[in-house]
Amino acid sequence: MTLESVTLAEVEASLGTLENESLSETTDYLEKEAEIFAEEKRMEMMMGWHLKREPRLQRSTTVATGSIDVDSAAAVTDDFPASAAVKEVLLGQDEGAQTAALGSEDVKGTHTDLDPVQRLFLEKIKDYDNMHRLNGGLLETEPDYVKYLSEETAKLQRLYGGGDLSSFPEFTFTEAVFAKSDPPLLPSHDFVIEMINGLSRIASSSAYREAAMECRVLSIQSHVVRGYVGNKSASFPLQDKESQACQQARRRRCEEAGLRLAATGFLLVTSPKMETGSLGAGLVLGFEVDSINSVQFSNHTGYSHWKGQVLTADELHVLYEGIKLNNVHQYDYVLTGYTRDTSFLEMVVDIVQELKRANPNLVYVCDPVLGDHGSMYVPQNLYPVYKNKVVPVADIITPNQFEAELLTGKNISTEKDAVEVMDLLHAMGPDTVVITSSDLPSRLGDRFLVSLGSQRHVRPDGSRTTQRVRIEVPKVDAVFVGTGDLFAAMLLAWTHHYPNDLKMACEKTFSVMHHVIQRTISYAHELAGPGRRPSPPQLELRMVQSKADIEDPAIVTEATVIS
Ligand SMILES: Nc1ncnc2c1ncn2[C@@H]1O[C@H](COP(=O)(O)OP(=O)(O)O)[C@@H](O)[C@H]1O
Ligand SMILES: Cc1ncc(COP(=O)(O)O)c(CN)c1O
Repeated sequence: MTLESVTLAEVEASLGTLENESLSETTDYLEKEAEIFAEEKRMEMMMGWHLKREPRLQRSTTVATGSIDVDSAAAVTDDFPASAAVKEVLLGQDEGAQTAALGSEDVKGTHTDLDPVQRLFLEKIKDYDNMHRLNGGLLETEPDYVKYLSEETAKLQRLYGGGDLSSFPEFTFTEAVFAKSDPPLLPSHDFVIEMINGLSRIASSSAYREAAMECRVLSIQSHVVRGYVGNKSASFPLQDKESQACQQARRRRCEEAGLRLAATGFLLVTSPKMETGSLGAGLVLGFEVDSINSVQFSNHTGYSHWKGQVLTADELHVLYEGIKLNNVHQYDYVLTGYTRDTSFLEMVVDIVQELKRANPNLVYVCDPVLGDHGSMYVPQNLYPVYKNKVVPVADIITPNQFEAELLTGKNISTEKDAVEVMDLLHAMGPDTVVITSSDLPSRLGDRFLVSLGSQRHVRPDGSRTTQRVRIEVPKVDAVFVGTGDLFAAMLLAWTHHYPNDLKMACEKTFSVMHHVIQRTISYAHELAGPGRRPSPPQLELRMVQSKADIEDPAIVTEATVIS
């Protein structure tokens, strides 16, 4: 059957056979017929505008209630060059006009520019509308639908306080009357002007742009399926904690710039009358951590078994190239830890140098993992790479005593030795050095672990100053793995927060370590049972459970400034 072979009379004749059938069957039939027409016309004309649009017209005209889907009708007039008659019928000024148009014999009699299918639909709409009015309600509806409709109507009435949901509501606006003694509820004109001017100043100020910017870390470390070392140990605390620490640091900077960030996340101009709240959900300021997994192991190497893959230097380069090609290689920090391969480490150095050229303020935080307590646990050939290439480009390093001694060639037997070693390390490059653990005796007794830190600053006049601190924390009789990685990540975070206050940064960092370790050991003892030493899986750091302590550590140890 082709369109040309169907006359209006034929369509009407076929409709006649349906007169006694139910309305829904008729509608189904019409839809099918129209689909057949549309498909055939499309096949024949390929690009014909009106049949291409017919399915839309069908949808808007098969509404059982007899009303017009105004959105569809509007769409028809937007991009459907329908005849004037269709537009007139579908877009009457109001419901009454629509009904009148639909009920008018003109539709059938005078608008000869309608094609047969359009005319057929318009007539059916007219019929439905008449029947709808005569019937006083829905036509041929299923009981389920009536029930659903009445439930939905009741629900809306409950929600909106009853009333007639089928008519447009009336609004009455009454002028608010303020008693003279009432406190002003609205900001004054001057205040609003000040606020608008202030907002535009804020939007263009570097403080605002800085506050809105993210802080991005590239962390090149191990990944383990089970447990917490490397990236598993560093990423979560950095992302989590910094959402607070960064907020505070940046809020302080914004406040210095004369701005206030109110609790709602709205930016408001500083006003002496206005209270400031904590920075709310308006700006998200957590560290973004981009992780490159130097290895992917089943678990850390302290377990009886471990399996996995090692990323080669070339593979590292490929990943970095991908980042670079997209021009998203702008980083504020690079964080690295345990590595066993010299060419991989050399590639890290190349990447750090390139990233530093892109951002001269980039801070490289490096844990020079070489060994502990007199023995190396990485291949010997890594040592010259750390000493000659890695440490010189690092800004913050976190060696243990053994590593610090190895890198400088000087033993530490006293606190004075430790200070000299840290000075030697400064001379190699890094401005911040923390010796994470040492065998030095603590004044608090032999159950305390002594750590030392040193930070160099350049004064505004160009001269140098160095702050040195000693920290003593309770020693726990167990071997934890992943603590070095967590430590480096936390030092990164807290030095970011307190860039010129190593004492404070250390107190926060060591306090986080204390809380995580205490939680881990109590849980491990519980798992192991009385009198039994916890196993490596039982000693996995209780990282997620320590979220609150990581975010806002209660200070448990005070750092002593030693010079
Ligand atoms: N047995 C422990 N008792 C108390 N604190 C510990 C213990 N082991 C690690 N830590 C904490 O973790 C930090 C990092 O230590 P560690 O893992 O030994 O570093 P690294 O891996 O660099 O040698 C220490 O400074 C300390 O705060
Ligand atoms: C795979 C892996 N990554 C990283 C580390 C480093 O752990 P830590 O933070 O305790 O130095 C280890 C410990 N050997 C490890 O096995």
